[in-house]
Amino acid sequence: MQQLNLFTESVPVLPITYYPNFLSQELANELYQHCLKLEWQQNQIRMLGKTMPVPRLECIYGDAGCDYLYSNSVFLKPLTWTEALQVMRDRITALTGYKFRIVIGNQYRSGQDSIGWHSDNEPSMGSNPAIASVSLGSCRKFQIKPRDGKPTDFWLEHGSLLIMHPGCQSTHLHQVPKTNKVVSTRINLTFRPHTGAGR
Ligand SMILES: O=C(O)CCC(=O)C(=O)O
Ligand SMILES: [Fe+2]
Repeated sequence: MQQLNLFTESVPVLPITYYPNFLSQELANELYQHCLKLEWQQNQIRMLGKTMPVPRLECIYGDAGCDYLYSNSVFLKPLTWTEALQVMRDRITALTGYKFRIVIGNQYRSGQDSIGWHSDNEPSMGSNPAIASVSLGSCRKFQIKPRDGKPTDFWLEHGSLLIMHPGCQSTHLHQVPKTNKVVSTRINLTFRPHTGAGR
């Protein structure tokens, strides 16, 4: 008898979960205002023998000793958790079961601020980290693709949560590309694990 196989050509599942309404609009607005007052700085990155400013502002909060080095050139030393960031961390852990020791903030001041294709595989996070990403403010396009595949686009909304599950960083790359559309500030918080063993 002829069989219709529904599975062979099905779309591969991405190793992420998206919660568009993780925070109420009221809570998202409050957290956005809190985050605007965090200690933002524009770091310098060394790439292909050149030093250039990172195309966004960054901040880091977390447990003492959980220093973070990425791209072999940007060194981030965590400030003590604020209460609001700690509450958020605990809420995400209650929802997902994943534990976090640091949060890195990105502030995209305009459409010209961005983060290029990368995976977050710094050894200080241990192997196969789960990363939780909260978006606040303007909506920006987030793209994710298998290392040798085509990108899928998501629009990360104010108050949303995106979880990148363990394994995602080894199989997939992601980015927030520049855009010529007029967009105002977006803040993104990525909650991450840390082995606590220096960088
Ligand atoms: O802004 C975002 O949504 C992604 C940020 C990100 O990929 C990172 O900080 O590693
Ligand atoms: Fe990332």
